[in-house]
Amino acid sequence: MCTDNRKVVLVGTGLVGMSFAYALLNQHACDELVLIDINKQRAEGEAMDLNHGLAFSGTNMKIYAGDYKDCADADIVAICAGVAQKPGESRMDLLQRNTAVFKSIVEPVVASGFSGVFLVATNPVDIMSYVTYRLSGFAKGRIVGTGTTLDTARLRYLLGDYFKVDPRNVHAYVMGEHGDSEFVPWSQALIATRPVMELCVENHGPDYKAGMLHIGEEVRTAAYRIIEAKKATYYGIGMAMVRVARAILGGENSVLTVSSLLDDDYGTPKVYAGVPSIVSRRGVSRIIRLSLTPEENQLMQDSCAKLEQAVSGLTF
Ligand SMILES: NC(=O)C1=CN([C@@H]2O[C@H](COP(=O)(O)OP(=O)(O)OC[C@H]3O[C@@H](n4cnc5c(N)ncnc54)[C@H](O)[C@@H]3O)[C@@H](O)[C@H]2O)C=CC1
Ligand SMILES: CC(=O)C(=O)O
Repeated sequence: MCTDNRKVVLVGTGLVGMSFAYALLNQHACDELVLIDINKQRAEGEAMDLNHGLAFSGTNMKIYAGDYKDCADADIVAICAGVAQKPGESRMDLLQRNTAVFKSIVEPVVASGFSGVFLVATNPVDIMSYVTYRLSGFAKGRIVGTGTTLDTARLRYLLGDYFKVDPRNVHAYVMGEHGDSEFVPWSQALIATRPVMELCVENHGPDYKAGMLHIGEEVRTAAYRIIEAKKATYYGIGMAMVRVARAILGGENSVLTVSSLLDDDYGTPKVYAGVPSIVSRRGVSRIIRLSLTPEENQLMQDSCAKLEQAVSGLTF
């Protein structure tokens, strides 16, 4: 796919889906956008609303409510459909409900003849990426979960604020499950080309670790605090999704911590998890294996073991 007409189909026009759609429009990131929702009237209303903003956008993007037949010539089918966490719920609590939702979506998308890339955001996103892989029968790289892209953005924002550095010059990742067992491999975190831990020792002496551990915890618990405060999170993930979509549509070979199927890459079970991956036209072309310390490697193993346990309980 990826003809001159960059076409995205969005399934699930709720808060996350429409934040993605709105960011796509404002960044002129595609030429055609199709909206699908189990609530067709909602998708139609959202298409009308976005179309009324076109005159201010400087683009003539084609936006309409459609159905699964429209996936046939799409470059990306983005899935944001399903239920979201309520205050106090973990992402894993959504697993059974969202697996049923995915059966009703992935099958008709595949039946349409879709030959592009699935971009999955629904939680628990690593498991839902695996569910999409199994239901679609597609090659592993053609399913790209948003993984820890949002967590990585949160981390870079907080580190940028802490060190008073533009977050774009912070090279640090969150890895593993997009959820409670995610972790920051601090040994790999850099500002420009200086290790973050070296800078911490310079600035704070023996207490150097405390600030970083606090930031890691802030990242890990950010979603809970936002959901407590405003019921849902959606702008950040909408923009993270556009970043991934641009990498796919533009054939960028960008390194992003999307959820990719691990296959002996870190000696973990075969699960989808957030790892630095090269994202391009056909989805994930390669995983970049980082040199983790033994402690970080253990955190990776633990996170993936948790994902494997959840996957092993699924019936297809
Ligand atoms: N990956 C990430 O970093 C993040 C993921 N999320 C996840 O995104 C998902 C969506 O969240 P929200 O947009 O806030 O929920 P929402 O409730 O606002 O929207 C969900 C939409 O899915 C639709 N839907 C439900 N079943 C469907 C089906 N079978 N076919 C088509 N459409 C269907 C609903 O009608 C609704 O419009 C949740 O699972 C949430 O946890 C949220 C934030 C960040
Ligand atoms: C809800 C969610 O997954 C997040 O904001 O990270």
